[in-house]
Amino acid sequence: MLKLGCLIDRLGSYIVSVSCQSSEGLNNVNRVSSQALAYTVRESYLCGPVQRRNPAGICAAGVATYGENAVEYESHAQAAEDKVGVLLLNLGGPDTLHDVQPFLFNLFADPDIIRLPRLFRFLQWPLAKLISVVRAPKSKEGYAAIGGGSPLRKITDEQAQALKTALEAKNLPVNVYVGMRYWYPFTEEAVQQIKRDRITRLVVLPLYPQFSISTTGSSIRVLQNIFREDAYLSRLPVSIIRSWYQREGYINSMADLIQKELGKFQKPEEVMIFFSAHGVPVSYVEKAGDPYRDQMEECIYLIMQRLKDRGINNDHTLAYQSRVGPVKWLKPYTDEVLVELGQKGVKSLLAIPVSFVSEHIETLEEIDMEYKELALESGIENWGRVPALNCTPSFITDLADAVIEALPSALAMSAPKNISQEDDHNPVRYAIKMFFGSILAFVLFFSPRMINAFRNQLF
Ligand SMILES: C=CC1=C(C)c2cc3[nH]c(cc4nc(cc5[nH]c(cc1n2)c(C)c5CCC(=O)O)C(CCC(=O)O)=C4C)c(C)c3C=C
Ligand SMILES: [Fe+2]
Repeated sequence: MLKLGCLIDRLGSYIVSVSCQSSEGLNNVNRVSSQALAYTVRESYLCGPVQRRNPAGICAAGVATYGENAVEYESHAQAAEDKVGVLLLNLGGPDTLHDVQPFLFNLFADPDIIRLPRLFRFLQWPLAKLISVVRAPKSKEGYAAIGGGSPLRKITDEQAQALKTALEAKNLPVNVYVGMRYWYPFTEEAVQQIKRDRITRLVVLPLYPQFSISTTGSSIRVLQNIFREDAYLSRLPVSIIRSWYQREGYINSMADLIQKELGKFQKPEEVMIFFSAHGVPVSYVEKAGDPYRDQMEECIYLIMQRLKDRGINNDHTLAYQSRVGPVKWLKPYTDEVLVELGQKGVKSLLAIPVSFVSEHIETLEEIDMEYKELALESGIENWGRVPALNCTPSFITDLADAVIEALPSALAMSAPKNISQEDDHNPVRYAIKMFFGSILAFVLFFSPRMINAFRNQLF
């Protein structure tokens, strides 16, 4: 039984780690990244100071102008004919409890979330079905506890509207679209609308400050697949903002929120500032080259520096939450650190969700309910939580600036079809795949350990 357990653990790890090493999975993301980079000229976090020095130097249709604190778009004659679109990419979440299992199916069917080696890729959908069915009851409990569905669609729509208004105030009329990866409105629908609206220049803005293969990478891969199949889209000038955690406006907005919440404690200077980021499997970072952990650490450093500039010198910690399944995730784990801090005598703690800019199940349920309870049980007496940025005006203004800065570098995104992704029609290889795949599926499907790993977060 133990051996079977070990075998299953290894298979579980294999699913993620081998596939992370698989050159296709990795190269696909890197190729996406490098193409996106090539097409967008520079990453968004370079858009600040570098472009500021010479915005007109790379400007095809308009210039971003920079005053003391404001960025405004000055349109040229050609830009006046441009119809600018901004596509906000986000994860999406179930609107009702009924949507939870199909939403989870979409999530686990994503090859950037469960990364199977090529040989076993035909198992992606059956596995997604199995895992989503097994996981659904626990997820439903969580969504039920926050009102029966995810608030993500509503908040993202509000952010889209606020961004449109902020851009209009900066002389840039735009259409803003929302494209979700795993639920409505899907990215595909948003792109169809962009086509119908005959947008002539597009800025893609993922609503994740830090880049991860599993989030921004996955959404960009979907976009690339749609764009290269379509004559109009493949010629559309596009600029992709891959990460933006270094932006002054974002860092300032986070520091503002933290400072405000600290002020609510009786002894603010004694509060432990506790950053809790969504985790990813270790293999993403260590084998597939996901920059997520590095970017997260740098982001925390920048926020803490900004707080220090304001005379706030509290202790701080970074931990990772929300792990799922039978593989190793980035450490330290939020739940374990909370217990340790309580045992060490920390009495006041301010939790800060840092990988996502909207309230969602993992802030409203996991942090506000599960982690709060755990912290109080562990000896922490005073608990606070920084709200997500949502539509905070300074944050939305900064997103508008990011769009304006990225716009001049928009270039066509067309790319050759990725032959390695095409179906394998060789009957012998197919038979081999089926044989080994069936054995693997059998072991996975009937393993209580594997099922438990997905049913509960902890195993
Ligand atoms: C930067 C943010 C996120 C990363 C990185 C990320 C990776 C990741 N997530 C899962 C599995 C699940 N995620 C789920 C919900 C969820 N995930 C994020 C963000 C990141 N995920 C958000 C904002 C949400 C909530 C959406 C909402 O409805 O409010 C879920 C479903 C909820 C649950 O059952 O816990 C799962 C499952 C993996 C496997 C992964 C990296 C590989
Ligand atoms: Fe997630």
